[in-house]
Amino acid sequence: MAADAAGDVHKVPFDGTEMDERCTEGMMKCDSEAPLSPGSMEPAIRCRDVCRSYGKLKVLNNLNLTVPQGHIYGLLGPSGCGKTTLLKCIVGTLKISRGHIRVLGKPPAFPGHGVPGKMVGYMPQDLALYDEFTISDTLWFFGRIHGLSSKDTQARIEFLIDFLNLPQRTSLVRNLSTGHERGPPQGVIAEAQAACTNVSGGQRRRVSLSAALLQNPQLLILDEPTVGVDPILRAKIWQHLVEIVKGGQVSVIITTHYIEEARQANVVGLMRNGSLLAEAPPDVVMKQHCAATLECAFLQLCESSDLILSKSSSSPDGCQKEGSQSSESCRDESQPILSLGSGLDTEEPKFTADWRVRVRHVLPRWRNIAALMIKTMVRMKRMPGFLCFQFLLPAIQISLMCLCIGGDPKGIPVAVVNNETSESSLSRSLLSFLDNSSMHQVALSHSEAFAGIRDGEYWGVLGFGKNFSSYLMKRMLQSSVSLEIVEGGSVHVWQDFTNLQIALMLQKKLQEAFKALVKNKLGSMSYLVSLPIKFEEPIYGSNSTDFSTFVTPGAILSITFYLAVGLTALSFVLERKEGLLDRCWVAGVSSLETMFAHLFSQLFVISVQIILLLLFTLLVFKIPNEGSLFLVILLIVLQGVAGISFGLVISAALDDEQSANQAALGIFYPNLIISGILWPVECIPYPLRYISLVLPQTYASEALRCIMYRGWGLSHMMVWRGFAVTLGWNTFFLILATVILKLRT
Ligand SMILES: Nc1ncnc2c1ncn2[C@@H]1O[C@H](COP(=O)(O)OP(=O)(O)OP(=O)(O)O)[C@@H](O)[C@H]1O
Repeated sequence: MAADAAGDVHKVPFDGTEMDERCTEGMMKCDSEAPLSPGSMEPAIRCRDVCRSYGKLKVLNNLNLTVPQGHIYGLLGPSGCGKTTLLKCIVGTLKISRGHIRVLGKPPAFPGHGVPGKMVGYMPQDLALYDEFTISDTLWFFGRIHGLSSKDTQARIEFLIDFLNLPQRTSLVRNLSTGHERGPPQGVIAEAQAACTNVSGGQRRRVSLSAALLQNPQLLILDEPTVGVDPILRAKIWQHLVEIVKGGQVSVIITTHYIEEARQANVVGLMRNGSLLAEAPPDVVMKQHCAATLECAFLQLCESSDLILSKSSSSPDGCQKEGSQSSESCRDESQPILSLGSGLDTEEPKFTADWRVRVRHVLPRWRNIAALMIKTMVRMKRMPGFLCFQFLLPAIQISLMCLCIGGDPKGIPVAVVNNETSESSLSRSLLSFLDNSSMHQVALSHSEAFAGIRDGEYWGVLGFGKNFSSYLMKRMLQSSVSLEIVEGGSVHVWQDFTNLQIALMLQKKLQEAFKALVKNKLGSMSYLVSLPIKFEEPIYGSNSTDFSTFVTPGAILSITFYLAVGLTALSFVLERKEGLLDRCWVAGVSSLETMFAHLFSQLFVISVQIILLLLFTLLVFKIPNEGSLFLVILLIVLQGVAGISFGLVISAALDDEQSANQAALGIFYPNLIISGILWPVECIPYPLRYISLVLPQTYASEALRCIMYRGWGLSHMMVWRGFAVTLGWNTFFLILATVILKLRT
């Protein structure tokens, strides 16, 4: 309430008469065609009782502001008073908590309205440029979004490069100077020096400004366009703004830290603590406060506002006033408050849009999707090393997996205690049939062998009694033998079972060696010593199947999924942080279009990845595929899309890289473990298994195994179920990401 009161008291009168006066006084070049009575037509921007908070921090406080058509409006105020927040509310990237905003006749983002879109040129404070772009790429990108023809874009680029004194169009944005973002040379001497030495800092800022000017918009919203720009160029920019508003068709709202340069504006709004203290032509503000400069007038306004608030008196000092009158005596308090947009209390009209317009508003436009896809491709092209790495990464990962997982251990040291001495003994024959690439046999005495295994030198001890050969022959050939013969005719094995894979391998190799020995000694009679269980040829797969056969399909899917997550999880996070997401949105790009563009461009990347991945898996590592290659590719691509969509959800929901990385990594292991990729789902206890079954990769891995190893098609439930679950997750992730992005933009 107090702030309102303060705002009301200091709003100074402004009408056509005063504007005429300004023109004759020559304070600025004033166009005779410019509408002189702003209250008589729909203003370019009209804010009424606008409130906006960040949590508990109230930034905009019942703010009223009117930017007349065809005028330059200088929005001035100390750092943190809410200027940028107000501009974001005007362009629609921030929602207001209360009040009304009309931009070019309608609320921002109203269906069918050109704001956001081509009608508005927005230069955000944080520049919002793609570092990997050249100046030319940047302008072509915005040209495509605004639907400019190649000829028009080319012509505008020529003009803007020349007008804004930009470096070569092929210069990369990341190599351009940022200039002194805050605290540029102030004062006549510093400015003159800067001009003499031709300081042309702020090249990025100028590129950002050129992007806002590109399509000749009806409304320009410029957040500190002249910071870090040399004084000559600053004057040129202001001159250009004055020129473009001359026809009365273009309006400009501009914030600046150089309060004095705002004297060239038609109207200034002096903002403090989230509301306007005054809104009038600069000379009127100065005159009313008998101040020689706009800065002094602003200082007095602030002090008066504080006075009213605190109801205490203090006199401003340090600021020279015109004549000897005090500001209080000079200002005519009887004057009515300024109402640039007359009718502060007029009721807001209800805006409605035809359903066709609404549908068109929601439907994605191919033009924008294409522009965003070209943008992503250009950025990729500028990072060829990174792109090659991206392409090769899945192939490298699957190669490592095939090389390192599932194979037999090699060179495992095993102690052999052989009490048989004869060269022709069966123990020696048996040992000769052992796979010597897997096991390294070390002949030792009984005590040495046991000391070694206890010290961790050996993974097992193989013991043969001194009558092993004769007892074994008796065991094999006689139908009834004593326990002593059975014991003496057995290989005694002591194992270190702390590594299950090595322990099982040792057992398997011994059994294989024994089978080979029997076959060698008994030939066709070997069936006499076989187990009473006979394993026939497998229906699917082969007897030589190892662990990697089980893991590979799941690994292919999870590699594709997580690399896709990695590709997209940071995309919005970084773009949002740099203001690029907002800038594109103000240029007219919708959340859905952003989503599709990311999806399609990353699809290209994962397609190359999948081709390389399959080449390595099927041709180099000879993993069998009994089924349709088309189904295999389709399922992998769909899993890639699920990864992209999930990455988009993360990047839409989270604000910083660390959180996004944590989310992507945090989900990696739990998903890998309970999706049945490393170990069968059947081992997972209930109720965790129910969770496992609904995860994106559980049924999909099973489906891929069925296609690759059983040769099944879509008619099998286990196959189509994998596709159905993947498609379900894709749809869910995409909708979720679009909704989050829409809510947060
Ligand atoms: N996203 C945000 N979350 C929380 N607080 C914010 C956010 N953005 C801005 N603020 C706070 O809102 C206030 C107004 O910020 P704003 O950027 O609008 O001010 P400004 O007048 O544009 O300042 P400057 O000229 O320095 O940019 C500041 O106190 C700022 O810290």
